[in-house]
Amino acid sequence: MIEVRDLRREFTVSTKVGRFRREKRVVRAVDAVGFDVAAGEAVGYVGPNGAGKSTTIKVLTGILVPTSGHVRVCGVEPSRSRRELARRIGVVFGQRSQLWWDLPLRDSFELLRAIYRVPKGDYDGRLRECVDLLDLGPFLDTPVRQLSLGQRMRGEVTASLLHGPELLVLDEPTIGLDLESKERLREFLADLNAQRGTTLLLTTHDLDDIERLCPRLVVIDRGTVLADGALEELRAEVAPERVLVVDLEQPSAELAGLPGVTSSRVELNGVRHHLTFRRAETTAAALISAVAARAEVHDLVVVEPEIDDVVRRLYARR
Ligand SMILES: Nc1ncnc2c1ncn2[C@@H]1O[C@H](COP(=O)(O)OP(=O)(O)OP(=O)(O)O)[C@@H](O)[C@H]1O
Repeated sequence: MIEVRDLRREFTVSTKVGRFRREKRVVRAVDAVGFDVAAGEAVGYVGPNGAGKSTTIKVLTGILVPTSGHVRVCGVEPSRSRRELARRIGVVFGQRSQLWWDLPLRDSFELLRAIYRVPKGDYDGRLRECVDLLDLGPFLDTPVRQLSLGQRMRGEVTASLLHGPELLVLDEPTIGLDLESKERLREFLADLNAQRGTTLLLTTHDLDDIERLCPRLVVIDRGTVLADGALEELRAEVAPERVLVVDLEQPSAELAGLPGVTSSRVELNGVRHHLTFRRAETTAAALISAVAARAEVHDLVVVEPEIDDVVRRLYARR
């Protein structure tokens, strides 16, 4: 669905030097980026501010021409075939609107139907589904400028799906939304991917979006790919430790000498024990058995490193 090889995109910026002179400087926003996305995948494209995420998305959607490299989306070269691509992909920019500000939401959808020449039956079906799942009914006749951010984003996502795209590219889709709106949108996108098989590529600073939606993560920093893989694999690679938290029936001193445990901490007067262990050296099941052989266990939970921590460690590794 997406093929990117050795992608570079540079910008020439002019900066003031002294009082009268300006100097031209080349900024390489994206440098030798490569990744593939297969049909049906849901991939998170993450990185710190200025990493090159939006530039990549703009190249993939044909808005920017690459300086060099090979890019194919749905089999076409985006910057040369913008129109064809527009009919096959949907794009949502969290900070930019594709809706007509002064028109009711419904009229914006009708205009998009005309632009993309979507057959009436297909359009009606898709719109009905989005209205139901995203609960758009109460504000379909409200001018876009009067919508809340959460309502508008639901409208933006609907607008991007009316022509039935194979791929949906989202740049910061949940930015600025409250928790409930974020969750509603994530659920909708997860269903779209699972039920419809629509491929998703999204950039986000909210790693909960990734946890909820994207089994795979491409991490970019300073224009280059730092890591690409399943979230679980990256977790195991950069965060090799997990924590078993056990509550004992009776308080106990520190449980020393448990195999695979690298450090431990005791809380609640000896009732709660936090046991940090390396996944390469022991399993949670073996450790639980070892604890149970020493004391009566009341409750337990295994804590994985947070995704934020995984991504932070990937940046730090650089
Ligand atoms: N039109 C432009 N002209 C000059 N420099 C640009 C332009 N667009 C992006 N850049 C520069 O390219 C780099 C990458 O920017 P980009 O917007 O792709 O990053 P990003 O990962 O999307 O960041 P953020 O998370 O802050 O949106 C930055 O150094 C940015 O200043």
